[in-house]
Amino acid sequence: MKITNHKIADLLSSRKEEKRKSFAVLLDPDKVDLATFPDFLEKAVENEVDFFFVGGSLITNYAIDQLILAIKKHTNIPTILFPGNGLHIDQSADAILFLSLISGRNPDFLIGQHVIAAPMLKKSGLEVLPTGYMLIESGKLTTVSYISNTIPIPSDKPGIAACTAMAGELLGLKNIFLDAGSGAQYPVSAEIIEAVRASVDTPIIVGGGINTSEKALTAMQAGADVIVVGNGIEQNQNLLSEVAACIKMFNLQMEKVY
Ligand SMILES: CC(C)=CCC/C(C)=C/CC/C(C)=C/CC/C(C)=C/COP(=O)(O)OP(=O)(O)O
Ligand SMILES: O=P(O)(O)OC[C@@H](O)CO
Ligand SMILES: [Mg+2]
Repeated sequence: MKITNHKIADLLSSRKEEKRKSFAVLLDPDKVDLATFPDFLEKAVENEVDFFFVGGSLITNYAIDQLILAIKKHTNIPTILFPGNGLHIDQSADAILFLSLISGRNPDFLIGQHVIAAPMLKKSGLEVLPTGYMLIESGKLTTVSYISNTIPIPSDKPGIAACTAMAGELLGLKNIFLDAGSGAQYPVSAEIIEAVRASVDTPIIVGGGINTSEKALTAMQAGADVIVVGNGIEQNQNLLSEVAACIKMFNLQMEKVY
């Protein structure tokens, strides 16, 4: 059995303590064009992207390994699997978000996939990041809600979100991921993020529908530790540098305050 390290977990918790925010770019293996990918990676390095999240609810083009190979060739940015199911595990990544979909009541996404994946993960050497994954209602039916067959938490019920996150933390989950779902009509609200921030001590990852730097700023001010952007950058590559600049500015201001 391979011994795994805690490099990324330690990074996430120390940054949370220091109130330093991180930027994660979601790469959908079905949408990345490997021919132009090196240019994109160069831009990610220039803009000091902290993490790549690699995954999707449904992946049809099984090229995760090629994607990770290209990332490793051109950058040192840690690559974290963001799997939709156990078929999306690739040992060449640095870590995996071991998501339990705690906002839903589908046993397969709460524990079923995990039982199947566990022996492979133990052998893989991947750093495992136990994460409570919470879907928040976002104005439209998202792929992840449909595929996982779970209903999201109502967006006007911060109390439900807070209790769900507390339960996840008490169960031993080390991160909470608040996701409005990819391409969400509106992102997770400040009210929901604040309620969760006030209820748990874990790092909070926030994604879904963050397609402007203002939305990233709102999430950070509410207590998000990691900002995830996928669709917004697929549609407009300039968003990468805009969000990166916004996060950098936020972190610089924090340094002055503390
Ligand atoms: C235990 C293992 C290895 C897997 C289970 C993992 C769980 C519980 C996943 C939760 C549900 C799920 C399907 C998450 C996938 C989230 C994800 C990577 C979303 C990215 O966006 P898409 O939902 O693919 O949206 P698009 O339609 O825009 O591509
Ligand atoms: O694609 P977007 O809407 O940025 O969402 C990112 C991610 O949090 C989805 O699971
Ligand atoms: Mg996808």
